[in-house]
Amino acid sequence: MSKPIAIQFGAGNIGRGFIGWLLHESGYHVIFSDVNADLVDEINRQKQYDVILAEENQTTTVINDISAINSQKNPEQLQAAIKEAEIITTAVGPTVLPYLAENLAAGIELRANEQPSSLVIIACENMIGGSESLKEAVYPLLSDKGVAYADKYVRFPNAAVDRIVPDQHHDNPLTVMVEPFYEWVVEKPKDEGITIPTISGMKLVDDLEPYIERKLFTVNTGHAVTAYLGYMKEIESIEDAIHNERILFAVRSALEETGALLIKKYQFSKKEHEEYIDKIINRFKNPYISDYVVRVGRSPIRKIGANDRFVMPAKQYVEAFNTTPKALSHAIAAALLFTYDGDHEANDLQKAIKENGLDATITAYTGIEPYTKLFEEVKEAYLELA
Ligand SMILES: NC(=O)c1ccc[n+]([C@@H]2O[C@H](COP(=O)([O-])OP(=O)(O)OC[C@H]3O[C@@H](n4cnc5c(N)ncnc54)[C@H](O)[C@@H]3O)[C@@H](O)[C@H]2O)c1
Ligand SMILES: O=P(O)(O)OC[C@@H](O)[C@@H](O)[C@H](O)[C@H](O)CO
Repeated sequence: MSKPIAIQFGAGNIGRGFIGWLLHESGYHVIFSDVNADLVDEINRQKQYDVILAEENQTTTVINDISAINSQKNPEQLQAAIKEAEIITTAVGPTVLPYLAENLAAGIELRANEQPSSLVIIACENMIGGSESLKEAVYPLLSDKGVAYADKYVRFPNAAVDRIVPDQHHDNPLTVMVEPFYEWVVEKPKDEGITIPTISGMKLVDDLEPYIERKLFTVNTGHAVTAYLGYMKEIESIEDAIHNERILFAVRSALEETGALLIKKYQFSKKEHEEYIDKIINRFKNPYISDYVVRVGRSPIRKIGANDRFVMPAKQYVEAFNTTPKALSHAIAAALLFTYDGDHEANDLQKAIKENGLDATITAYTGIEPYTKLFEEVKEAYLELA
């Protein structure tokens, strides 16, 4: 009997190094869909790749029984695969996510005619409500028949994914080195009708919110503070940056603020949350991983957005404690000072500051209202750091 089909949109670091790996381990034939023609051709040529654990033993797993489709060149082939798939996952980046909607909608229309079986679509991106936002992009493209089908058979459960997979180069371009730690948490659909297929390593929960906020406001907040302060000090790697005492202090201070908020909001145990923070800081120190501040700091406009790792906890902190979070304000200011010209969002942000001024840029990109204490704190921190 042939294997069930899983489609992974994005054959990049997380696509190959984490989600594709777990789907393969769970018995799927994994079809990667990507727009990078070289990557797609290489997957179809080699039909396998190695995942290496970044630890002393460098344990290697071979991921085989895979193929790839170039979604730009062969959309019809992709839509036909969507018709057959049991599970679809994505790891393309939050800003790319809406561009997947057209092929997904066309594939769902094909299923509506011939495939009365359930389909689960999970966005594995660093964002709150990722799968839900993909659903919102797909539904307007569906016919009435497609909507009726999707309501009955298709679910878009939100997810939180955690595994550090840096940008890297190997002799074999498909090889990917990943940290040993991983966590994939998915919210169970509320209705009984559709169950999520069993995927090894995937944890199903009734309410994702505490998990995604704990992950985004700890791993990603801490990571981004390390990256932006490291960049300002001309330090290249995350490992070197986190070994800088001042940066470590700034990271811990920011995580104490997000931690205080999370503990209050979700009644986490203080001791367990402190252990979680320590574990994460140790992950940044992993000597077997070479991760760079410019990768971790990528897309600063996204990262200073109202629903992301700095501003969302900062605003909630103000509400919860009626005082401004100083370390998070510094972090937002450091992100505003990320001048790396290899990142188009960094370029756009610098252009906005130059052309529209600091005040207008803070409000436009963070949504923080002028004349609030948080706004003043961010501005003051920026002027201090600049
Ligand atoms: N790398 C990590 O440590 C890590 C960990 C957890 C979550 N994430 C999240 O996973 C997502 C992907 O990150 P990454 O590090 O793997 O990035 P990446 O750049 O390595 O991979 C993204 C892949 O998506 C492909 N892509 C771009 N547009 C596409 C499209 N329209 N259709 C199909 N594929 C397309 C790119 O060609 C690339 O291969 C992001 O949301 C990121 O926040 C990353
Ligand atoms: O992927 P981003 O750009 O949202 O954030 C950069 C890193 O913090 C991120 O990729 C982490 O490595 C990852 O989230 C760890 O699980």
